[in-house]
Amino acid sequence: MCGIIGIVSTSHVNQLLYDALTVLQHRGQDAAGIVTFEDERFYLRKDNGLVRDVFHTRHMHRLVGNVGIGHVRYPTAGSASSAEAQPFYVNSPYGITLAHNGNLTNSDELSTDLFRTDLRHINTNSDSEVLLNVFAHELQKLGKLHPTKDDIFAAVRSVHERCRGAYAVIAMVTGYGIVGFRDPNGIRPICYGVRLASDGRKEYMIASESVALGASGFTLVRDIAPGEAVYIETDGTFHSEQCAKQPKLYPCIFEHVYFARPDSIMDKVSVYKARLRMGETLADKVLKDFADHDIDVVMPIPDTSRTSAMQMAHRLGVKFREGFIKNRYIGRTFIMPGQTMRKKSVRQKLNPIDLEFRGKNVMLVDDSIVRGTTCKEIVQMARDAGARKVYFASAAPPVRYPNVYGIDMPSAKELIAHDRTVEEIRELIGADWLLYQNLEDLITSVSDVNNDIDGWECSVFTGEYVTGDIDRAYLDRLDGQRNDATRSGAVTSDTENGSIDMHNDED
Ligand SMILES: O=P(O)(O)OC[C@H]1O[C@H](OP(=O)(O)OP(=O)(O)O)[C@H](O)[C@@H]1O
Ligand SMILES: NC(=O)CC[C@H](N)C(=O)O
Ligand SMILES: [Mg+2]
Repeated sequence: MCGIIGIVSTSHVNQLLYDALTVLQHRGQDAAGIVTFEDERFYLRKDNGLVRDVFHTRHMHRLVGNVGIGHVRYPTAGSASSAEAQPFYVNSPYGITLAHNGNLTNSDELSTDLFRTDLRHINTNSDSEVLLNVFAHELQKLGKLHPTKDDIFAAVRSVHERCRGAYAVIAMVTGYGIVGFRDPNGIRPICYGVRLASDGRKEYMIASESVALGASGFTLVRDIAPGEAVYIETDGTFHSEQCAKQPKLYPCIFEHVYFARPDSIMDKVSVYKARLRMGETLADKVLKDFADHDIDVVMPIPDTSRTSAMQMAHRLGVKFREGFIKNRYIGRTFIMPGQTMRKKSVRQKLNPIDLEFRGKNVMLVDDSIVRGTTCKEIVQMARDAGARKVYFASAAPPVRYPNVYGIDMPSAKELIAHDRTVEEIRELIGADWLLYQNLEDLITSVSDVNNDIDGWECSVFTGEYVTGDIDRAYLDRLDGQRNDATRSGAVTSDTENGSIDMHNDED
């Protein structure tokens, strides 16, 4: 679940891009990159690490220009090598750089076609490099020395015809402008905003989440529609066009459960409000199934579940307490690479306040249970802290199926709820009672404001994939390539081996 940013401004964009990427850091902690453009040259800096570690003052000084794009990465394809940090670059036509959030489901086939038919070389295993080359090839085919907006939109139309899966994209066509587009199912989020420069000219920002706009003084205009492309020329001229034949809006519901920041609005739905409603429906489920419950206190598992837990407590009329304190210097554990690192980080990240547990029946609330890494540790910590009974509630239904659209859950076997009943999961995590949100209730929580939403991409709960191209063979292949065991034997970091890349800049 990466974060992407693009800006067309009337002054240098380096600091704006940097600031916006820090606001989107929760979407990807593994790598970061920025590319800017000035005087027929682009300037690129990307590497593994957090935004604050990748960009030093000496890099920022060299990222000159009024137009640029940026990316924070959470790998869901290829490897974690810094050579796959984004934006990616291709020199022909015009010089194009691209930042992608999502996952292509026909990347292997496209890669073969690009090599055999389009005569293009792909240098990494990243699906995003494939996507860039498809876009570049389709633009090149038009054979124009100076591409018009119609050429840009024609290329996006062809991308939609060739690419499958999830993609929210921002590309920079060197010397011309930036283009943002979204797959025809609108699985991944992308929106744009505007602000006025001191001389009255319009400046634009395209971003994964609206929170990045607000933090930089841009006002949200709207989401980019599924299949739509927006093209902003370097002088600030704005164009948009629908480029898909039959667009439908099926946004990823997991953005609202976990990924997005609560202060974002996605497809007109407030993430914060959605999480409040998830807490209400969870409380209603408690009251319906166990009206005479003996919960003394409701506690969130920081951070993401706080909003739902607070509202659940409120609805139940039970005390809300922060029993676990989060070490603010440890990142999100779920998006860390490798199970060993995730497991170790839960204990480093969360520490119990024993007094809040002693002799109490505690209801611990998390936004979701995926591999079960967090809840297993937390239930034990609550018991060690002296809780009498430990109940556990998940604001999302059981996660039973892999994700193929940009969330790194490639292997069903690694999911604690896969092929298990709720009772079996309860036993495994050691809770006295385990409560999951119903899928209908989750959908109701996110649904009540936008009638344009045709449905939700809920495959991790249902095993139904909205792009219609996912079969057993695909899932088996994905599992084989990306499960934890396979990856723990692979090179996941460049620190030992050193990074070899085409665009290595000096550090
Ligand atoms: O069952 P698991 O595999 O452990 O995954 C689920 C947990 O991971 C996430 O937390 P994370 O620490 O990533 O981020 P947060 O601080 O935003 O809650 C999520 O909020 C759950 O707590
Ligand atoms: N999480 C994402 O959106 C990842 C984008 C792309 N598939 C990558 O692995 O770099
Ligand atoms: Mg969490």
